[in-house]
Amino acid sequence: MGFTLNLAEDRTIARPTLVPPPSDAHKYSRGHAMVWSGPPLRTGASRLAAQAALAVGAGLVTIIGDRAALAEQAAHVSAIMLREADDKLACIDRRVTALAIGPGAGVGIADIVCALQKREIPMVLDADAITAFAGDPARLFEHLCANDVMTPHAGEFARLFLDIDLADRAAAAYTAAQRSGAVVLLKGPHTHIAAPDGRVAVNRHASPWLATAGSGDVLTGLICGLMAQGISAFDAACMGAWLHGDIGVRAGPGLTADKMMDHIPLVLRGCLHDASADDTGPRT
Ligand SMILES: NC(=O)C1=CN([C@@H]2O[C@H](COP(=O)(O)OP(=O)(O)OC[C@H]3O[C@@H](n4cnc5c(N)ncnc54)[C@H](OP(=O)(O)O)[C@@H]3O)[C@@H](O)[C@H]2O)[C@@H](O)CC1
Ligand SMILES: Nc1ncnc2c1ncn2[C@@H]1O[C@H](COP(=O)(O)OP(=O)(O)O)[C@@H](O)[C@H]1O
Repeated sequence: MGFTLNLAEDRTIARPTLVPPPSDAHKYSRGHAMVWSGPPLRTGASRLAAQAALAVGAGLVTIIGDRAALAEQAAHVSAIMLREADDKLACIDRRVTALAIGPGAGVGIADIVCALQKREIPMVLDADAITAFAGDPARLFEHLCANDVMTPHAGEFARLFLDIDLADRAAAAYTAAQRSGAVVLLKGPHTHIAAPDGRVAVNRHASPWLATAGSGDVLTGLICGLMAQGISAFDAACMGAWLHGDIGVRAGPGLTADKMMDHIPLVLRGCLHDASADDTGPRT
């Protein structure tokens, strides 16, 4: 819906194509993304993800968490909704179309990740949602499917896939996707994405200015926001990586994760099907 993935013959991700929402669109037709909040004093990373999910076009975004965390979130967000998590996770209704968990969540999150997986909503797992399974990756893999995306940096990757050599990152992502049953996006200067069905792609459109705290949390939100709009896990991961890279290319010096949101409208405008007239950005 809206975005189309463009891949070169060598599997390098190119600028996605964006078609505007139909004239009869409403917020629910654009998808509802949910992001799991970190605890008090660690809410920033999840907020970055939620802001990116909204900016990339999810019609609604809700942050879920405990009351104290939400009180902190409320001091920072307006368009993003807040909902208290309950024991049975009834706060996640059937209109939720994608979930993101991990940024700032804390490594005691394993039980919640497993409970969320049972809801069969496409999920993005990042940061602590990966590290939480360092001692028992099989427990995580048992719950994952091809509609889910994991977004490890090299350190997180090594915690789940101790025996996989990172010297060949495309092969590493491929093996990890085969083993886990989920889409694996291995972050780095070049980002490699692999699906359990054997598809692989690489994003080379990026900039070292992206190496800043919270940048990966923004990527998580972009992917979740795309998945919320009905885009498949592999396509959303590929397109999210390119859009994230384009923010880095356009923004350059002084880029911080907070400021990444300000660049998203221009990045999207550059992807519009008929954007050639007002797009001055690079076409990698
Ligand atoms: N604004 C906020 O609130 C922010 C909150 N954040 C939240 O903080 C939490 C911890 O997340 P984290 O990623 O900072 O720490 P952690 O899980 O310990 O892993 C780091 C260790 O892994 C290794 N490593 C190897 N390769 C690596 C690589 N390419 N990139 C990075 N690391 C690499 C390296 O180990 P070394 O090789 O040095 O032994 C390194 O010491 C998490 O919840 C996250 O969401 C952050 O998102 C920032 C913004
Ligand atoms: N040298 C680099 N060149 C291009 N992109 C980079 C570089 N270093 C990091 N990135 C990107 O920045 C993001 C960093 O994510 P991550 O390590 O999870 O940071 P954080 O946990 O602080 O959000 C990833 O998307 C990664 O691909």
